Amino acid sequence: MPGAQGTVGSQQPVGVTGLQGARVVHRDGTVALDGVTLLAEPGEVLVVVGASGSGKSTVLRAIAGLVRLKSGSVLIDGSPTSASPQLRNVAMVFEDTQLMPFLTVARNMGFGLHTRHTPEDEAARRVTEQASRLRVRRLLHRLPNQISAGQRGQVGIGRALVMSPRAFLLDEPLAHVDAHERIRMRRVISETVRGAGVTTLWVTHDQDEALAVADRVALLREGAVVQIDAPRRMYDRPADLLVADFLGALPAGRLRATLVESGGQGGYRVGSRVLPTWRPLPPELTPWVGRDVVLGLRPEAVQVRSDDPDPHLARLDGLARWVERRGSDTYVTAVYGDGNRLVARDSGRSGARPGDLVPLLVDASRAMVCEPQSPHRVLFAPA
Ligand SMILES: Nc1ncnc2c1ncn2[C@@H]1O[C@H](COP(=O)(O)OP(=O)(O)OP(=O)(O)O)[C@@H](O)[C@H]1O
Repeated sequence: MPGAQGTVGSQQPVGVTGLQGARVVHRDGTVALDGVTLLAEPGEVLVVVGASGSGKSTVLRAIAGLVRLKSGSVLIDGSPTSASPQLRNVAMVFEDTQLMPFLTVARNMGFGLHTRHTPEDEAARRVTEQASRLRVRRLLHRLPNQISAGQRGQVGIGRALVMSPRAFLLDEPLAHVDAHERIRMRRVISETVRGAGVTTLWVTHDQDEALAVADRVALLREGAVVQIDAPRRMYDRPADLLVADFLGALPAGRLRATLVESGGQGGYRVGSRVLPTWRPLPPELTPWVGRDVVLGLRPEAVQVRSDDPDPHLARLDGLARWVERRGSDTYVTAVYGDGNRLVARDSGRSGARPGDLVPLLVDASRAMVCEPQSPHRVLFAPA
């Protein structure tokens, strides 16, 4: 993780890059950003996630100067700027990369360097080097209409990565790359931006990508920042269940429950059953005793009953709705009445099929305890 603001070896002042209190309102009155403060530390990779329409692209476009702020400010390297986009010295990759159709791939990749009067041999060296890393070197002599859409995306990424900008702004850079190639490409991008020490804001829909490349993740919802945290912390301590759903392999299960306490230990009453936690209630939950909560249970806290069940786990039989196999794991989603549902992770042995009554074992000590109303703010998440 990069350090605080300061100076780098070249003695140039460095600082945060992003938006401060930014409000963006479109002509038709749509509020795309509503007081967003999103600042990446020098050299940090800050990944921006959120549902469609939450304002992710608008954040990048505002930093690049392509969208006007109604209020608030853009900071690049710690300095507020309202300069025109060409003068901001940021390199942007759009989801829908446009290349110049009459220039070869090599000329497209080197275009930014050319406009900055980088010496020809230096530009050619950087283009060839980056093309090799992205594995598009054999395409350098072709025209954009002679390569595939995915390859055009790779060239667009290369065009940005050859620059030495003050910030990289990557908007779904891997949207058109197939799943296999995406993992390799995200490593190349991550290594390049980190190697250059350049602050990067990276928008993605892909939670794996976010967790893999981010120093910190920012989650947007309806034009506002819900949470900014290191990936692990955001996964372990989500602000609410919608954040948890976003970062999980599958949405977390939800059980409506009443918080109870007996003999100094906490538990959750679900229907006529009490799921014991086998531990005292944490102080933050004591005001909630006797009140309704929603339990958020990630698949790792729920198992399909095996031959040798753990006696500390509570059994809840439910109707399997979906059974999905992913690698060595099988995920079984079971539904109960009252909108309750559980998702169990099973290490490949489950023969459960949709429609079966499945015995699920719940580790209540791993439940995230949340407010009863959506978005189910998390009151307590076990360590
Ligand atoms: N030109 C426009 N006029 C009016 N509203 C717009 C315009 N462009 C975007 N919006 C709205 O602004 C909001 C934010 O859009 P934005 O493109 O930033 O979302 P996003 O999170 O990047 O979505 P996606 O993941 O689908 O790309 C959305 O409600 C969108 O409908």
